Amino acid sequence: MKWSELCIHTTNEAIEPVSNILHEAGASGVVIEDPQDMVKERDSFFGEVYELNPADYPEDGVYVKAYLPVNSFLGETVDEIKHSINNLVVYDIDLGENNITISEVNEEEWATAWKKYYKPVKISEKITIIPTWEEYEPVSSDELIIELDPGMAFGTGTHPTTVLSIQAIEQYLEKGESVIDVGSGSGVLSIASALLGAETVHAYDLDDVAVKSTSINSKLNNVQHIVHSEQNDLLKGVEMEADVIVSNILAEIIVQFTDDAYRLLKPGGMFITSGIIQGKKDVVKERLQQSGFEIVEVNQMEDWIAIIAKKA
Ligand SMILES: C[S@@+](CC[C@H](N)C(=O)[O-])C[C@H]1O[C@@H](n2cnc3c(N)ncnc32)[C@H](O)[C@@H]1O
Repeated sequence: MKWSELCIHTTNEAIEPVSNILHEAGASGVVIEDPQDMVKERDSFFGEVYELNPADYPEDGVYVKAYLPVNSFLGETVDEIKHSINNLVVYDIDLGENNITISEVNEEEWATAWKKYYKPVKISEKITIIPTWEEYEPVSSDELIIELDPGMAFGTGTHPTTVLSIQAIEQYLEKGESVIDVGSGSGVLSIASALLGAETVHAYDLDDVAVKSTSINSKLNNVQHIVHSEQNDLLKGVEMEADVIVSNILAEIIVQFTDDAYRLLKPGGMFITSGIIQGKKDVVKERLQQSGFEIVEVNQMEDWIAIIAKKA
């Protein structure tokens, strides 16, 4: 089968919404080529260190690449993708160059093109994420392994926004507590919460592909008895209380449900928010404070911010 490679030259800020649009358009596997990846330290401890070719990377911004089967709908799908990406400016998202190029690749190239980017990655003190096709031997006995198939729904688990969320869950979640995950995507944060000792996790996503992925990935990681995945718009209509609410979503969306998060958290409960681009940190902080939260910690990785807030 022939595949088309769509390459979008965009900004770090736009990676998540653009990847989401590509997944929704049916792309199988999204690859991000960020020049920052070439300067990151790579620990050979976690498996084979792969070679990165500077010619594959832009000088500024990032390339987001997706693969679509070549069929008679391709032209329309590409037009829809372009239209949805251009629409992101309405949400004040900087699209940078916003150049889209299309090229053809064959099946074999495609299969290896995106899989080679996913290797076991140590995310936090305890958690390592491995792609489903990798063999991996835990390095220590208290290491927790999350197996993910990144091709299925948003989130390879290794994006800075996800890493910041998992690190905060590891720091603030106590064994036996209840968690709500808003915008669960692949389910990675729900699975991490379960492995770190949550008694129950309620995972919500608007996208039914994400709802299914959270269920499938929870089974794959043997936490299906803890993680309950449902379709829901943010926390609308949700009534159950929680000790921890975690959400890795854009700043523009977080500010829409801080009141609901405050309502559902138990006194002393923690709200872990991530997916906030640096420039929007203060807007989210102010909104959290208006809802009654005390800001406990603000963490940064690359251009991304996570804010941890407490219900007094
Ligand atoms: C950035 S992804 C995060 C995925 C995963 N939690 C992670 O950390 O890798 C955001 C997710 O939020 C979901 N989402 C967006 N708007 C939503 C809404 N109004 N209600 C529920 N989920 C929503 C998207 O479908 C997507 O799966």
